[in-house]
Amino acid sequence: MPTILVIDDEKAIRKTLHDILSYEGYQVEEAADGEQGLTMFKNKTYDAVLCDIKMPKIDGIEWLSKAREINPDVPIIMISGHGNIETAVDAVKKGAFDYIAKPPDLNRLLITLRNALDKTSLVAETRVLRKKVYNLQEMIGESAAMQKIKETIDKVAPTEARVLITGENGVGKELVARWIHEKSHRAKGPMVEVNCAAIPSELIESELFGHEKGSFTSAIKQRIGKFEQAHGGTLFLDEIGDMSLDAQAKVLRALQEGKITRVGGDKDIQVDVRVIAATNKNLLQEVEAKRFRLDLYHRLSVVIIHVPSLNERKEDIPLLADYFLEEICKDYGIFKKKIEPKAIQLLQEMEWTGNIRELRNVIERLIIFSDKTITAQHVMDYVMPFKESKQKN
Ligand SMILES: Nc1ncnc2c1ncn2[C@@H]1O[C@H](COP(=O)(O)OP(=O)(O)OP(=O)(O)O)[C@@H](O)[C@H]1O
Repeated sequence: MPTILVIDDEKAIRKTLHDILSYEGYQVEEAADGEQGLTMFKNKTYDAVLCDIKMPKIDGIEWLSKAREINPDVPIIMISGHGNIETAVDAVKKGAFDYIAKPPDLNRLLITLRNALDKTSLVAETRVLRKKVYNLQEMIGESAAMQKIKETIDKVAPTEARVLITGENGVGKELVARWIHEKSHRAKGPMVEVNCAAIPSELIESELFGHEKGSFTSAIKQRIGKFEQAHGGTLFLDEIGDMSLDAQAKVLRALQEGKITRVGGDKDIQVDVRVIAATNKNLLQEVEAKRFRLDLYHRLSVVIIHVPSLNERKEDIPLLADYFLEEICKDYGIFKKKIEPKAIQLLQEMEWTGNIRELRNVIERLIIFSDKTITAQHVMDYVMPFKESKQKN
C-alpha cells in the first residue's frame, strides 16, 4: 500500500486529504509544518508527498529544494492556494512533480497522485535493472560458436536492428540480450524483460501495453505497460513463441508504427523501444502451424543469433567449470578448490542438456563432496551415476 506524506498547516485541508486518500486505500501520514515534514521525510521513504506552498517556518518552495537534496526520486506534488499558482508553476520547474489547486478537486488529485506513483515504481524498477546491468555476468567461452556470438553482439548492438535469439532453455539467451543492450546507445535507458510464457494469455496485453482504470474487472488502477516502461531503452520479449495471436497482432502494430494503445484506452502513445526477442521454439514451424504470424517473424528477425547448447561447444567446459568453481567457492567463503585435468576431461565427454545451470549444479555438488581437489573419482562417484539414472528414465 503506497504511503503518502501530507504537509499542510491547515488542519481542515489535512483532514480532507486524509479522508479521501485513506478511502482510496492509501496510507497517509501528516505533518503540520515543513520542519516536521522534513524530519519525517528524512526518516522514511514515502511513495509521494503532497505539500502546501504557503506555510510558516519553511515554505513549500524551500521545502521542495531541501527534500530533493535528501531524496530526489520521491515525487512531490504542491498544493497551491488561489494567489500562488505562479509559485506552483515555478515549483514544477524546480522539480516538483505537479501541483493541485486548493480546495483539492477529487479527480485531479487522484489522477495526479496515480501518475506520481507510477513514476516512483518506474524509478525503482529502472534502478534494479541498472544494478543488474552493472553486475552483468561476463560471457564465458572461447569456442568458435561463442566467439561468433560475441562478434555479432559487437556489430549489432550499436545499431537499432531487432534481434531474435534462439536456443534451448538455459543456454544463455537472456545474457546475450543483456549484452546487446549494454553495448548499445540505449544502455543508459531501461532494459525491461517480459517472459511471455509466464503470463496468462488474457493478461499479456495489459502487461505489454498497460490499461486504463476499469477496462476490465481487475483493472482497479491505471497501469503503464512494459512498452511504455522500456521507452528510450530495450524491451526483451522472452519466450515470444508462447505469445497469443491477439497479442502478436498488437506487438506487430507497435513495431510498425512505434505507437501503442493502453487496453481500454483510445489514445495512441508514441514509444521509442528497441525490441529483442528470444525463443526456444522453431518459430518457422510455429508459423507453419499457424501459431505465429509470419509478418511478425520477419519484423523480429532482422538479425538472428543462435546460442548452441553445451553439447555443441564442449571446448567451453573447462573455462565454464573454472568460472563456476571460483564463483561458488567465493559464495561459500572457502579457498578455490582445484580440479584435476582428468576430471575436466570426464565432464567434457558427458552428454549435457543445453542448460548451463546443469553444469553449475554439478560443479557445486563436486565442491561439496571433495576436499581441496576435485578428482576424476569424484566425477565418477557424484556425477556419472546421476547422469546414468537420468538416461535410463
Ligand atoms: N556464456 C556464459 N557464461 C557464464 N554464464 C552463463 C553463460 N551463459 C549463460 N550463463 C548463465 O546461465 C544461466 C542461464 O542463462 P540465461 O538465463 O541467459 O539463459 P536463457 O537461455 O535465457 O534461459 P531461459 O531459456 O531459461 O530463459 C544464467 O545464470 C547465466 O548467467
